[in-house]
Formats: sequence, C-alpha cells, structure tokens
Amino acid sequence: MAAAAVANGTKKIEQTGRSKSGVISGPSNPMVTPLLTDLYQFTMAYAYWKAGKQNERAVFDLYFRKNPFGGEYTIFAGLEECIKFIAHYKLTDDEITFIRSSLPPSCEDAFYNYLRGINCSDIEIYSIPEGSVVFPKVPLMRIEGPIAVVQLLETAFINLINYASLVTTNAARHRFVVGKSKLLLEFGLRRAQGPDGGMSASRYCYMGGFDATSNVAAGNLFGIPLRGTHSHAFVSSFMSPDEIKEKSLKHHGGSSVCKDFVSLVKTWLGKLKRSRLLGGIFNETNQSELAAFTSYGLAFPGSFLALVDTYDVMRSGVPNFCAVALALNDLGYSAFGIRLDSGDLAYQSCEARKFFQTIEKEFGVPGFGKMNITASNDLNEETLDALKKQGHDVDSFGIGTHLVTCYAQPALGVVFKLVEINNQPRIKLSEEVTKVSIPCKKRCFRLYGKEGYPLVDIMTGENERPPKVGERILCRHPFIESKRAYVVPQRIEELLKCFWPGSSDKTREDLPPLKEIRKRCIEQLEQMRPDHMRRLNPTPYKVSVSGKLYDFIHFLWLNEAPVGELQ
Ligand SMILES: Nc1ncnc2c1ncn2[C@@H]1O[C@H](COP(=O)(O)OP(=O)(O)OP(=O)(O)O)[C@@H](O)[C@H]1O
Ligand SMILES: O=P(O)(O)OC[C@H]1O[C@H](OP(=O)(O)OP(=O)(O)O)[C@H](O)[C@@H]1O
Ligand SMILES: O=C(O)c1cccnc1
Ligand SMILES: [Mg+2]
Repeated sequence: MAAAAVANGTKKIEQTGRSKSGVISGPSNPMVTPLLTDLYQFTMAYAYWKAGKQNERAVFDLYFRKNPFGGEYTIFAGLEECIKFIAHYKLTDDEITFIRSSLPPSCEDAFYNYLRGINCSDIEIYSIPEGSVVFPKVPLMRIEGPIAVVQLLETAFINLINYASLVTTNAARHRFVVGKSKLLLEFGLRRAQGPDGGMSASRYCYMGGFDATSNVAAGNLFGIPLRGTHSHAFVSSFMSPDEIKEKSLKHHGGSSVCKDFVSLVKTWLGKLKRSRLLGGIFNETNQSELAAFTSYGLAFPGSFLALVDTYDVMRSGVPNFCAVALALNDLGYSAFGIRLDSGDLAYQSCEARKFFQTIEKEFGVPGFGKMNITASNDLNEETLDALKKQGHDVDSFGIGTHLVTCYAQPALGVVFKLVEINNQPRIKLSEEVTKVSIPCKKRCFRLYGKEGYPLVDIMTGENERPPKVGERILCRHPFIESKRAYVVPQRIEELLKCFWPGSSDKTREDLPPLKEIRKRCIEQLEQMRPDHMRRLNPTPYKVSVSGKLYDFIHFLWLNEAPVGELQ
C-alpha cells in the first residue's frame, strides 16, 4: 500500500526552493491526503476566505507541553512525513466534491475554486532535525504561510508527529534501560493499533535505537533489518522424531553428507544425559519438541535457534536444543541460540547459560557457552530494569505490546498554536500557566556548557541578536519571574533549520535516510547529562527565553488579559 504511494508521489512533485539534493516522494501512507484533517479546518478556511483573510501571513509553532513516560526528554520524529505531505499537497476534484458535500449549501462556489488552487509553495517550514532530543515548549516546527493553508495542515502534522515522537521516545527509553550491548528486537506488529500503527512502530522504534523488527513489510519499505525466531505452534505441531522423513544434512562447506541427522541428535541427547556435570538436571525430554528442533535445525543449519519454553525450559527445551546444536557442530555449523518466552526470565537465562558453559567445558566446544539467549513475554521498561537489577544472562530482548502501543502513555499531546499574524505577535492565555503559548516568530538555540553537555534551550525573538559563544546570556524561565540564570555557552546550536523554504531563497535541508536519523538519535541521547536521563526522578532540562522575549510575553499577557472586578 505505502509502496504505491511512494511510486505515485514521485510523479507529481511540487518542489519548492533549492535543495541540497534529491527528490521528495509522497507520504509513506496513502491515507495521508488533504482530507486527513478535522472538519473545522475546512470551515475555518471558508470563514477566512469569506472574510478575505485567507492570505494573511501567519506563523504557527508545533510543540508539546510535557515529556512522556515520566521522563525529562523526548525524541522528535515524523518530520520527513510532514515534508512529504506538503511536497505533494493538492486537493483533487473528487476531494473538493466531497468537501462541498460536507459544508453547508450556502458556501459559495468560488471558495471551491480557491481550494483547487491551493498548494504549499508559499509555506515556510523551519524545524528541529528529526531524531533530535527535544524538550517541552520549544517549537519542534515553525510553520509560516497563508493562514487558511497552514491551518489545513495542522491536524495531519500533529497526527504525523504525535505517535512518531512518542514511540521513538519509548524505544529510546527501552534502549536506555538495557544498555548498548544488548540486541533489541521489535516484535509488536500483531499487537499494534492497526496496520499503520504497526508500520510506524517498526520504523520509529528502529529510529529510537532498536536493532531490528519482525515486521517484514517494514523491512521491505524502510530497509530495517529483519529478525525472528519461531513460535510455540511450530514446536507443538510435531509428534515425534519418527515423522522426520528427510534426515540427511550436508557438512558445512563440504560435500560429505550426514545421512541420518536425527540419529546424530539422539546420540548427543544420550551423551548429555549421561554427562557427569549435567547429570540430574533432566531425564526424558519431550520428544515432540525434539522433533521440532531437529526439523528446524535441518531447515536452518547455519542459524539454528529454538523456542525452549513450550514444555519445560531446563528439563526439556534447553537439553533438546543443545543436542541439536551439538549435532550441527559435528557437521561444522554453529547454532545461534534460544528464546525464552515465559517464567522467570532472569533465573532461566542464568540457568541456561550455565548449561551452555558446562557443555563448552565438558565436550570442548569453543564458543558454546556464548550461545545467544533471547527473552520475550510482556516486557517493558520496568521488567527490563528489574531483570538488570536481578542479574540475567539475556543477550537479546523481543518486545511487542508495551513498546508499540505505548502502554505507559498513549499520546504525547502535541499542539499547534498561532504565534504571529501579519507580523503581530499573538498569545493564547489559559488559567493554567503551562498552557499559555509563547508568542512571536522565534529562533531557538541550544547552549552547551564547559563539559560538552547541553545546558539550556533558549528562545529569542526572530530579530534579536543571536547568542554568541563565550558571551554571558541571561536565560529566563518563560513564566516564573524568579527563575533565571546566566549562561556562558561554549557551543551554540541553532535548533530550527529550514526544511521547506516556500518562496524564500533559503536552501532546503535534505531529508536524511532512516539509518542516519537513527544515528543522530543515538548520538543526541549519548551527549545528554546523565541526570536528565535517569528513570527515577530525572532532573528537568531548562527551557528558557531571552530577557527581551520574557518582557514581551508579559507585556502581551497583561495587554490581553481582562482585569477582573471584585464585587
Ligand atoms: N525475573 C523477573 N523479574 C521481573 N519480572 C519478570 C521476570 N521474569 C519475567 N518477568 C515478567 O513477568 C511476567 C510474567 O507473566 P506471566 O506470569 O503472565 O507469564 P508466564 O506465566 O511466565 O508465561 P505465559 O506467557 O506462558 O503465561 C512477564 O511480564 C515477564 O516479562
Ligand atoms: O509479549 P510482547 O511484548 O507483546 O511480545 C511479543 C509476544 O508475541 C508472541 O506471543 P504470542 O502472540 O504468540 O502470544 P503469547 O504471548 O500468548 O505467547 C511472542 O511469543 C511474545 O510473547
Ligand atoms: O520472531 C519471533 O520470535 C516473534 C515475532 C513476533 C512476535 N513474537 C515473536
Ligand atoms: Mg507472550
């Protein structure tokens, strides 16, 4: 489905401005069309048009108010899809017919001609690069253009950013708890919120630091590495080794053939049973499981792995696996490992590891002790953290439900607020201070300290003198007067970069490939000060405004807020 959209998209490119390179294809998901919006965007567009206001130049900020999952950071994702959406934004005749049927008959015909002519060639988008670590209140994107058109983009933009950023952050948090050395596999497709949820989850979990996905369509469309094991059904579908008819297996890299691999496996199982060091751990193993593992070994001799918890991990699954792995070893193959999918994953992984190490020693099979152990079953940040604290011997984690559904927090709460119209700054007030918007078309900077960590993000008015390295800058909390600090930055990064120049002569930033965004994400997370990243009571990162912007916000606030009367 998405592949078709990509193919379509490349045909009708509405590129705007100069780019460093490359053609922008259409949205990955063909459901992303100009109709993917809320009705009120079209009713407002009509009312703007009726009032002759549709081309007034507006600036909107897209941002969120609170970091998810009780953390103090978020990863920004979804930008590429927003740019792909506007690159091809054009209402078709059928879409216009549908809008006409959805608005009151009193709406004038000329409005539909206006809609027919809309494109995004006059829209300017400045954005933080995808895969960046971001914080509340700082605009992730600044969208400028004719007010009616920008509002028609609002809902789709928020939709494209919200889940993408949330699930990327979730993936990054899972990566944080397990550490760099473990393999993280995303297994969520079957539990995801529909096909699009599944596709987005695979893409953005990879961006957030997962290593691979089980989702074949995502491997095909986004080039994400694919990984997988096998299921319990495969194990229980076998009855006994007698049902294996094709028993021969070629030696690895040679031409000689082992005629009866099944017998070789049985011989090994006997040796394991009689082993002095392993004696007593198991007796008779489950024969249907042995048959399943032997068959899988015959099918994939170079990458054999087995799900070992169908009957009993230590009394059946692990010994059966080892018998097949050792038989394969005789023929020059190295088995890959096992998967545990129930029970106490910490304890079982340690027991399985001991079993492998004993075999390495007793039978002199180098590397056998390092066999891969994958664990799955309702894993989430908490269980991963608990496993780490208990001590475990798992090498890879397969994670589905909690990861892709963002079970711990289902939405990020991204908003899209008007901050300027016709060069006039606008503010949205609220009883809740956190909901007051920060007015003005702004520039945003990340200031780095002596130790190389980001210290603070600062927003300034667009025409203010930008902060300079080595100069003392007053950073003020946007709403709390007493909270302020001087910062002498050692490095400054301007956060908002031009991704869609509209009719301006700016150069458009390229959209990097997924692997590069993932790399950026990992590097960004690594450069953060550890206390912002810890799971328990992390230190909030400071988000500030310049002195001038602070004064202006409060001037506008007082100007717009009616004075109450006490009776
Ligand atoms: N050592 C551990 N410490 C903390 N939590 C663990 C540990 N080992 C496993 N878990 C978690 O405990 C839960 C076990 O769930 P549950 O009891 O439903 O599964 P199970 O009975 O082992 O397996 P099944 O899926 O076959 O029902 C899972 O969420 C799993 O991730
Ligand atoms: O547990 P999750 O994090 O969602 O990871 C994916 C799960 O999906 C598979 O189980 P399956 O769907 O076959 O059902 P089961 O959990 O009942 O074994 C797999 O064995 C994992 O347990
Ligand atoms: O490959 C696996 O082991 C897998 C894939 C999806 C869901 N559960 C497990
Ligand atoms: Mg399960």
